[in-house]
Amino acid sequence: MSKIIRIGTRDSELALWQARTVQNALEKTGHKSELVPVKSTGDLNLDQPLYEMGITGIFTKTLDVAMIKGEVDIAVHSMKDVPTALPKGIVEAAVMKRASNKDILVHKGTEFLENGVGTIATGSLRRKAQWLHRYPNHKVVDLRGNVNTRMQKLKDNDWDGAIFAAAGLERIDLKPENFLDLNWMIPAPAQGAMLIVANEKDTYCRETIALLNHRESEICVHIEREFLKVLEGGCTAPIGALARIVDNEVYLKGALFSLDGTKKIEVDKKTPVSQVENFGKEAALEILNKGGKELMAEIKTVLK
Ligand SMILES: NCc1[nH]cc(CCC(=O)O)c1CC(=O)O
Repeated sequence: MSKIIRIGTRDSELALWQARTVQNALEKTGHKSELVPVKSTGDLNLDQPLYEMGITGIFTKTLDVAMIKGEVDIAVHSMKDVPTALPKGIVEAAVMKRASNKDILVHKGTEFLENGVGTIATGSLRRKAQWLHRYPNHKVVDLRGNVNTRMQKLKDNDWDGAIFAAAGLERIDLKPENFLDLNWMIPAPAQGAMLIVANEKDTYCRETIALLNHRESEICVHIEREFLKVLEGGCTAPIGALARIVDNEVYLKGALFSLDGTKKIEVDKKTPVSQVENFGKEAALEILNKGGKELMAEIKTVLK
C-alpha cells in the first residue's frame, strides 16, 4: 500500500522548515507527502476535554487535535516542546538526526559581561536560572514569541542580549551579526531534535516514518526526556539535560536549578550504550536525593 502522507505542521517559519525537511527525507525513501499547515484548534467539537485525552503541551496541542480528528497522518515537532507523556493514541514514529543542541546569546557587544551589570531577555525558566547562576547581578526580563518576533524585540529594546537555540536560528537561516556560544549552558532535554509522531493504529505511517529514525539521536533524547519526566512530575521547572555518545559510551550531564539561579544540583554520569535502560531515571533520582526533592517542591509552590 502506498498513499500520500499528510504532514501536519504549525505555520511558523521554523515549523514549516522542519516539516519540509521531513517531506524531503520521505521523498528520498520514495514516499510522497504533502504539508498541511494547521493554524489553530478553532472549533474543536471533540467528545472529550483535552486533558482527558492527555493533551497538555502549549506548542503541540493544535497538532495533537488535528491528528486525533484525522486531518493529518503525522505531525512534526521540535522535540523539546513535546510534553514527556504523549496524548492517548499518539506514538513516536521517528527522531530525526539531531542538529546543534547549543544555546546562544545574541548580543550588541559583550562588554557588559565583564562589567557585572546587564539585562538579558528570555522566556525560558531554564535559561533564566542558568544565566542568573553565572551572572547573579544581571537582570533577566521575559521574552516570548517565535524566533523572528524575539529577534525583532531584541532590536527594539535596550537589552544587552537574548538567548536562542542555535538550531532554531540555523533552520530559518537567521545569522545574527553578534552572538556567543553558551557552551556552559545545559540545553533543554531534546533541544535541536525533531520528533515525528503518528497514530498508534496507523501501521503504514509508523513503518514508513521509522525509516527516518536516527538511532543515536533517539537514544540520547530518550535519556534526557526520561531524566526530565522523573524530575518534573508534570511541572515546568528549570531543568537541563544533555546526553552524548562517544565511543560506545553515553555521557549525561543534567541539572536542576532554583528559579532565581542561586541553587544548582547537577549530575555527570556515563554508561555503555548497551546499558542505557533507566540511565536517565537513575540520574534524576540522584538529583532528587541531593536536595532536588525539596527544590522541586519549592518550585511547584511558586509556579502553581
Ligand atoms: N521553545 C521554542 C523553540 N522550540 C524549538 C526551538 C528551536 C529548535 C530546537 O531547540 O530544537 C525553539 C526556539 C528557541 O528555543 O530559541
